[in-house]
Amino acid sequence: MARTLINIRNVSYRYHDVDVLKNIDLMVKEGEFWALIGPNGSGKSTLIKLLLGLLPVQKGEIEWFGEPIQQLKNRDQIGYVSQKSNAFNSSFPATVFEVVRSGLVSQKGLFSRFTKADEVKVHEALQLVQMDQFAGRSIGQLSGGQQQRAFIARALVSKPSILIMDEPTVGIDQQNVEKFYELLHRLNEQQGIAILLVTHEIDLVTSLASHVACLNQTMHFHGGQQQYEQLDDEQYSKWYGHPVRRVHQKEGAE
Ligand SMILES: Nc1ncnc2c1ncn2[C@@H]1O[C@H](COP(=O)(O)OP(=O)(O)OP(=O)(O)O)[C@@H](O)[C@H]1O
Repeated sequence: MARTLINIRNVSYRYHDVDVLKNIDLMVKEGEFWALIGPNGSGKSTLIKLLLGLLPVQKGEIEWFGEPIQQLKNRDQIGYVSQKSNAFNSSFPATVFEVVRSGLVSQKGLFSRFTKADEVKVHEALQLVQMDQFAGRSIGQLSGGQQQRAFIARALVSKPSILIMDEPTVGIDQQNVEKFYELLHRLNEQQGIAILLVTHEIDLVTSLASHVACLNQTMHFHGGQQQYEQLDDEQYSKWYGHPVRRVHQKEGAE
């Protein structure tokens, strides 16, 4: 049976006196590809910050790999790529190789020397995202989409079980957005890496994801992609907070 990576139980969160998340449940298992979707301000980033331990759990429980998040030791198992990863100044003094290798620092400790084996890991990670030919290039001189791939490689270098991404395609053009999602799909299918992706590109991603979570302060729906496709306009509108009429794939094809 697939191992449970994340188990969120009855989690609520408030900033000052404003409720942002209420009674959230979500379970993510090995190898699953989750799209976390919701309107602006629905609490997606807050949930991700709670999962990454960047915000304290105020109410409810979050478990990683079967242990309470407060006792999480093996952070290398969690790869994280933030929204702003691809916003490097062109004079930033690091090569793609160095940026990816820095993903090994938490595993090795700040003052350890890098070994030949580490070098191999960096090239393997770069190959996974088809960026090995850019290893020697300065990170600031790559396009936004290429930088984003380099940051995925950085997250992959410690061989995590899951990649968490908060709107990773901001600032990337449409053609490259599609290629980016193809890459995630391939990492998920071929490498078995679980993915939890916050996105506004709902149609594109929900067709690739195996599971979908619809958040708007509460979790309106979480489940398999096929069940998600069955949600009717009324359920969808209730979640989004205003009337929505979805164009179903079959209708669009006519
Ligand atoms: N540090 C903070 N202090 C106070 N309120 C905050 C803070 N961060 C976020 N919020 C509020 O919490 C709510 C949820 O924000 P969050 O960023 O989690 O939503 P989101 O779904 O990720 O939004 P978006 O899609 O616009 O990025 C919003 O109303 C936001 O204004």
